Amino acid sequence: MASLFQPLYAPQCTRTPTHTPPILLPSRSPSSWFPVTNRSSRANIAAAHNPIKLNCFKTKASSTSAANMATEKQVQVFDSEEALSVSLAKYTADLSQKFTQQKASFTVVVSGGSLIKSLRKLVESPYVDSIDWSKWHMFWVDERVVPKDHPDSNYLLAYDCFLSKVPIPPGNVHAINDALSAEAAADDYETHIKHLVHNGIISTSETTGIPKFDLMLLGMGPDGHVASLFPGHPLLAEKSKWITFIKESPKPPPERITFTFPVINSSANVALVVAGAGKAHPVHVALGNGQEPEPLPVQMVAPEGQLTWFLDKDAASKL
Ligand SMILES: O=C(O)[C@H](O)[C@@H](O)[C@H](O)[C@H](O)COP(=O)(O)O
Repeated sequence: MASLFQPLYAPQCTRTPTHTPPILLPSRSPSSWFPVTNRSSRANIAAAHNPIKLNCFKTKASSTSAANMATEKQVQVFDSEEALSVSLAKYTADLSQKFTQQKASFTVVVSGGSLIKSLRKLVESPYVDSIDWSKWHMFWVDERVVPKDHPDSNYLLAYDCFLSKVPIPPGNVHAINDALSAEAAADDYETHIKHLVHNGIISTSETTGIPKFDLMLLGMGPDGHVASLFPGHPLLAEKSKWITFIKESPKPPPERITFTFPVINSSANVALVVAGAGKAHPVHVALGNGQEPEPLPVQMVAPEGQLTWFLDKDAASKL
């Protein structure tokens, strides 16, 4: 059977910015979602130069969420991945400004995969010079258990396309210890995060006491996985650990560490960044009336704060 997972693209981190405003769609929990028909969806996409701005509203998190909190959701659809990346840079820079004005740190968690390529505009003018990088603290929502110089390393990908281009202090880049086994690396990363909570670098949720990262930038796989939390896997139900490990990931390489849903869903802001027709089905399940026998991991993303979907028109093509 052909794998759902394509080999990682060769990173291309520099392109010319363009400006195409997004279409904003309201989003609701799966139970109350009013489906967007193909016809209206195509009409909306065709109107991308005159964005339709609909209200964001508070909605109950999906019943599959560990946290039964109100999640504010917004769905933005762009004409192209290029336009998506321009908007993602502005969104991230705006949050950076907000949090760095309020406190001494801005805690940002990234996934691997194509998300890193979609962050390329953030390391260009005007943001590269205007962001207060000294307060940034970078984390990985999941990491492959390989040496940091291995082509599969999420750290290496982020370093090549992002970290090497911005002056984040090296001590603020919180990668896993790649000398450890998967299990030990997960424990070690959780211990490290506990220290940063204790030191006040990472905030905590007032309701759960769990780390509350300021921003999580997540990709989604074609099977609807997020982080290294895969459909049907027992780790979806993990409640006590903040960070855990998997040794049989269906997406290679098999050994990984991953944040769990309690931590993902304590976040102040989560961006789900999804491009390409290969991801239209899980997007349809999460935001439209597509069906799967079991909730997909992406449907379990329901942060305490705000959830923003960044979709290109191919990923949104079934809405
Ligand atoms: O290490 C990883 O494999 C990633 O963190 C993973 O969760 C990724 O974000 C999705 O698989 C989407 O990847 P693509 O955007 O490349 O499809």
